[in-house]
Amino acid sequence: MIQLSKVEKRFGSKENGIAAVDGVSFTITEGEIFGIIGYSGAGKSTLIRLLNGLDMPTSGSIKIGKREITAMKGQELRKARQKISMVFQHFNLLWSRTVKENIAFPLEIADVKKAERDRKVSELIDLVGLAGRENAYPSQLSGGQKQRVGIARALANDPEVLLCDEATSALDPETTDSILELLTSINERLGLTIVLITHEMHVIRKICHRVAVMEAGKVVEIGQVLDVFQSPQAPVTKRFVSQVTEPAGTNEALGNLKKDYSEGTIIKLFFIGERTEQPVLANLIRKYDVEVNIVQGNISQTKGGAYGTLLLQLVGEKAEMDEAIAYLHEQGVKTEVIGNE
Ligand SMILES: Nc1ncnc2c1ncn2[C@@H]1O[C@H](COP(=O)(O)OP(=O)(O)OP(=O)(O)O)[C@@H](O)[C@H]1O
Repeated sequence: MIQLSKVEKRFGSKENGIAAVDGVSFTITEGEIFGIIGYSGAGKSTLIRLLNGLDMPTSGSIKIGKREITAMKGQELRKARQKISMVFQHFNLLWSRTVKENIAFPLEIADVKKAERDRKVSELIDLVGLAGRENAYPSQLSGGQKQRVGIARALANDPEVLLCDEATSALDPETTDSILELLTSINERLGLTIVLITHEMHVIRKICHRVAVMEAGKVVEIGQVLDVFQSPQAPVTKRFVSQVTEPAGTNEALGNLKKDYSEGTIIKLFFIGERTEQPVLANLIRKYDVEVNIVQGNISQTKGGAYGTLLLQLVGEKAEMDEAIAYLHEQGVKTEVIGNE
């Protein structure tokens, strides 16, 4: 659906300039929700501007469907861009227009007749859950409602791709979840390909099928969200994953735990998919002469399934504990010894 090949975008001169996007190649499949995550300055905004044809790469190519947008200009590019829609962090609504006039705006630009415009606008208002607010002005709406207008407007021209640029970063956590649910339902109902950029791993965990992690202009890791959560490879990915898998202050808490649980060994278990439901722990306690204390645990849901971590303190003979840990491995549970070996 979307194919990026060796995309590079440089700013400034060849000697002193910077490659904001540095040799990026990957493919996004039709109907997928694809996340691009990176810290500030990683190159996400530059990449999204290249994806919607607002900017052209220094080298490399981007194909959306059959069209190579990086080979287009003028009228042809403007037409192609109507099928690539964008949702913004700060909504970018027209303040002097009502909800329905904002949604109708791209249809007016595309010269759609009034009757068809009205039909389309009321369909979109229903889709995004804004019935009853048609005649309100943006200043009379909550942040979540403003973003619903932004999403409806982005869908007006039946896009092939919806690009979301930090679409929930200005919203509180509850509103963020409701907007993420709306994006998921749009993806499922319309089969629309959604590409979103974010610096929040929570957003990736909740709605993306796959994720690309960017750092210094490069894609350093790419994969199914559940796989990336289960075994992040790059240091930057590990930092992002720990944002959601480890409660705040975990490192500090671990230091204290090692003191509080000075006996035995502290191990961390990683559960994934169906294994989060198997009675692995009960079997461990039954089979081995090891005392097991649960120190901390959590389970989270991704689109591809559940994953979780559990901190245990094991107390017993070393040989028996080694066998217990080997048993966990046999059950497909990854473990990491984190203290008091
Ligand atoms: N027009 C420009 N001229 C010069 N340098 C630029 C330009 N746009 C971006 N850059 C540089 O390219 C790098 C990537 O910036 P970009 O805005 O794409 O990152 P980002 O991941 O979107 O970060 P943020 O979330 O803070 O916007 C940064 O070092 C930035 O300073």
